[in-house]
Amino acid sequence: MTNLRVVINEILKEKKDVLLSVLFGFIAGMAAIGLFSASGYLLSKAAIGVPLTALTVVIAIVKLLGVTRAFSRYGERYYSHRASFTVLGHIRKTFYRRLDQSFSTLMQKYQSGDLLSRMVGDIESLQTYFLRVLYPPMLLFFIFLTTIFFASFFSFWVAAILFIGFILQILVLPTLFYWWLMKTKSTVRMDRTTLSNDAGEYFFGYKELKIFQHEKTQKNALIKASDQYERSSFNQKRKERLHQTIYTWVGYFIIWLVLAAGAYFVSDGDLNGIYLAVFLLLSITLFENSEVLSALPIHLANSQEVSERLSEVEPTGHEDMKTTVSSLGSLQMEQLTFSYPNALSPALLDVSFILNRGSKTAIVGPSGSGKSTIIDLVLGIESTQDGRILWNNELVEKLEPSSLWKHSNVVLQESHFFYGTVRDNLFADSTHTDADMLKVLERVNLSYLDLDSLVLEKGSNLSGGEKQRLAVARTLLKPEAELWLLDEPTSSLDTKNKDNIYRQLWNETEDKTMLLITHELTHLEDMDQIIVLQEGKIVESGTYEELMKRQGEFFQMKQIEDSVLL
Ligand SMILES: Nc1ncnc2c1ncn2[C@@H]1O[C@H](COP(=O)(O)OP(=O)(O)OP(=O)(O)O)[C@@H](O)[C@H]1O
Repeated sequence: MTNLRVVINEILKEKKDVLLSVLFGFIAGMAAIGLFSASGYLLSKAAIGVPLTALTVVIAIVKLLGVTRAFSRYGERYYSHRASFTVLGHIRKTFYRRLDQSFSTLMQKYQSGDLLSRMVGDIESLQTYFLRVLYPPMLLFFIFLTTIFFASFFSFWVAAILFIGFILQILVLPTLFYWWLMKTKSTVRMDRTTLSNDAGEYFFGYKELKIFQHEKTQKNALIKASDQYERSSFNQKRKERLHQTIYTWVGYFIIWLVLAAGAYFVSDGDLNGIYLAVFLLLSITLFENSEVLSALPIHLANSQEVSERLSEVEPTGHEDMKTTVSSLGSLQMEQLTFSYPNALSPALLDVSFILNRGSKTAIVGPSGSGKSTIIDLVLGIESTQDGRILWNNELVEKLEPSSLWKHSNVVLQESHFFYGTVRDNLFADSTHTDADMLKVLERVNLSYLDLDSLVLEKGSNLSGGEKQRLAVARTLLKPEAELWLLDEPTSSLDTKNKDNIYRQLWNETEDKTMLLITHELTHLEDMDQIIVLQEGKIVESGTYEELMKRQGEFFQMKQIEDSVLL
């Protein structure tokens, strides 16, 4: 339950709407019970031939209760839904803020399809927590007790039967069903997640699956996931229906008991016969009202499961202290050791280096040596574990990430492209004109693209090299960035395009700090320092000349590369 504390705290912030909805709900509920009780009284009186004139006051009361019920029901709906949606808005904000901070950790833990369905489905389902879990029992508690109190003036035993019904329907049955639900925990949500992941894998990887003749295997996995989802949904529905049936039958049984006890007391002369119809209609209205509680355990179990999952998106704990940077200055990396979750060995081990303001650094090394991990840490996307990263002597964790990114220009190893136009994918801002955009396209040799040309999802209608050049074009639109982080920006380009891109980048970053990650050893002669990384450790560093003179790792890598290129 503690995981629902965040939701409850948000609900408490809307105290006024919550209280007003309970008040209006209570008035509406009591008006309905009064309306039907008064109708029962009227029917009984009319049946024994009381003249209509003697019933004028009761008729007026029935009309008044009808109107009161309609208005208060409106008030209840208005305030309860307002509270619910406001709370949902707060929860969304809290969750998305946390998600923003722990996104990369979560992406490692879950597949993207899972994360997406979590984000949308989990938050949306919390909107029912107030409306279906907290509010109905609170309201029915007051309605039941008031009705029982009222009934006790006419018959102690009828009031006692209603009290037993109250205990059964508000406490015993929901608790028992909740316990049963938790014991046989539903796997519907997990099965739906598996199905959505399998479907995503099948559709996105369709080409490879066909070529490598693995389509059938993936298709079978998809069918299996679909069957499993269907089975668990069916079982869940069956459980829910069984509980709802038991719940309704218990309600009818209590109504029947009230009728039987009433009839017995009337025949015994302990109760005026006029009140039999009153009790009957009163209990029917009361137990029909409580029907809403039959689904409470399902909503409670669901909210609890969802809040547990959402609580995995924990805040980092630094958000209140974050400072905004107005300038990046120099970067210091001190004895950094970093491991990905569940990794057998660290991605980085005791890595230290300095990026002076305006300097050019290249990090080279074989695949998997930890080069890209450095970018994620420098940008605050991954959190440091052992060691420190300091921007102008300020710990990276204490800096507002968006202000770091504002001053940076990044070409990731695999840039993402969205469904839209070339213009959309350039991420231009309001200060950029079409001419500016066309100019950067020309600089990266993409002048044959129109700004309104369509880019498909993930840039699937662009070649690997075109995607890289478009990613570089994005950075050229932001020449003021102080830090340029370039992760293999030319790995898919031919020599001519490669030379051009390096020239453009060098021109643009003359007085800027540049960190180039590459496993190609060309264009490195003018670098201020070259860091050689192997298995997460710095094995060598220095200028191009120094490293070549030393004839160590870098020299050997260069020899191999040259011999391959010859
Ligand atoms: N999200 C992740 N989860 C777990 N391990 C990861 C993750 N990303 C990278 N790794 C591991 O961390 C190590 C360093 O990865 P990194 O991407 O930094 O290497 P790299 O030098 O950039 O490689 P490449 O040149 O192939 O891009 C590798 O062993 C890799 O398998």
